[in-house]
Amino acid sequence: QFPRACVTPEGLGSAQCCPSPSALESDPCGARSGRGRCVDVRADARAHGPQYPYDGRDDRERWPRRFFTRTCRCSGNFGGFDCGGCAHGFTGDACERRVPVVRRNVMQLRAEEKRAFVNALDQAKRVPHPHIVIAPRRYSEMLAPDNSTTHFQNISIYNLFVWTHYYSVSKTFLGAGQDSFGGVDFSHEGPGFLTWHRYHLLQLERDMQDMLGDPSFALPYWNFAIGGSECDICTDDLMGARSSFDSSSISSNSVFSRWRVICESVEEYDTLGTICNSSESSPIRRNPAGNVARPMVQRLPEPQDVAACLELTAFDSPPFYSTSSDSFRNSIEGYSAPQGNYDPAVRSLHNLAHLFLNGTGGQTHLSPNDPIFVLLHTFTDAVFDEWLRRHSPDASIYPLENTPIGHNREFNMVPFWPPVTNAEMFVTAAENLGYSYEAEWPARPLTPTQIVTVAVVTALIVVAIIFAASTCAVRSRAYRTEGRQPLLGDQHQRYDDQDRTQSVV
Ligand SMILES: O=C(O)c1cc2cc(O)c(O)cc2[nH]1
Ligand SMILES: [Cu+2]
Repeated sequence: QFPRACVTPEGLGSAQCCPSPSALESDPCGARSGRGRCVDVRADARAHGPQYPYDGRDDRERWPRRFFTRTCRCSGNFGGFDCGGCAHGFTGDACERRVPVVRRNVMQLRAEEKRAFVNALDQAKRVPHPHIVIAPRRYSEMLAPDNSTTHFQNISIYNLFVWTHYYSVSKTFLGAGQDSFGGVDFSHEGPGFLTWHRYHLLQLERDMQDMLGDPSFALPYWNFAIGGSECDICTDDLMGARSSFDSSSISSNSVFSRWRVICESVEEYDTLGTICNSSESSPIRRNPAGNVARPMVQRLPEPQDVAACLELTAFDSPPFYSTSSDSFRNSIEGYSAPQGNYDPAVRSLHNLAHLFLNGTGGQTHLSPNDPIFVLLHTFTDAVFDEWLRRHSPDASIYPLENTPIGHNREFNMVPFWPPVTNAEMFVTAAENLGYSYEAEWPARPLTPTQIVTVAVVTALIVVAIIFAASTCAVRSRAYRTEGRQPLLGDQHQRYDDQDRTQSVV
């Protein structure tokens, strides 16, 4: 995905993407007005993990230098591919104003807010992206033979969101007649899973803010950690109810029943070496809790699963992969248990929520075609943000090298533009990215020390009660044999006692 202004034969030939914010004059990156500068693109060259054994076979290696080696770096609060816009969380001509973008629980939106959100998604599905185009061909086939045109296509705002996720998980084409290599994933099964999906959502939210002309527009989230087998957001006023005629389709009362998916022809891409394009094909398939062949994925994650993964102290752990144990990232992604232990049979939290949808949303190359993907990932990002707030990790906690290709700290996340690294997303959202979550979190499980303390205090209270009760019992028994305390209402009795007591005193 690149700006339309950059994918001309000259642009690709020069490998420079430094457009001018104003169409009226040549002012690359708005340098004259101090908005930015055209600089060399720095690409991570550190070692990556053993999962990807090739070198120079995939356009995504050292992203984005296969395509462009110079691009805009914006200063201050300016942003965008030509620095003509603002960084996330800022607005105004000089990007001087902060905008409160608050992501809320979708179930707590008022009816008109739900309707507005559904309509905004449907508009984004139809409106072409104003600046970005996609390449349905690999670099080597991008220029037409006469070098006069290039194979790029317009794409809608929402379908771009689908395409970027597909491009990040697509296989490495090794040539006609050879199987494409599938052991590569630039957005899953590694520490970049959370940072990649965070930017993926940020780009969609920004594109929809621009489309609506509302810089405060926020994506809501779906708390999918509710247990049970009911998809509470699968209603016609939200993401669409189940069709009463076909349990794997969306009700025709929902606009999403009229959506058509992209990136479905994976066999063609893998055999011909082409790339998903913007043509749409079949309806969304969704059958929540309907996968009877996999009982494990017929129930949603539980609230305590979120509480448990938030207690894991290590962000990630070697081999920084889907086999890692005691890794917050591998637990929230869902390849290891919420408590941290890796088990190949486990699917928890984010992965379980995907698989629970049992259709388009559960297939990695297609999943964002189901708009539930947006809400599933804003909640996943909310848990990520809560972990960052509780554990306040230093930037160095994110692995610098030897992670699966695309997941190193300084790797520019594939295929986002302008280039953005995993490190830039490894920060708390409110203070650094201009958005926050309105969320409550399950009570934190007690630490062992706290459990011991509570036990000791409880024991002391019990002992004190027993001691008090026994003292009282002894006293009242002693009285019953020697002295008698007046029972309430027993006046005659009292005079006797008083005489006696006085005489004793
Ligand atoms: O099988 C899984 O664990 C699985 C499916 C799936 C789909 C998807 O879009 C993801 O982002 C992850 C994922 N994991
Ligand atoms: Cu996902």
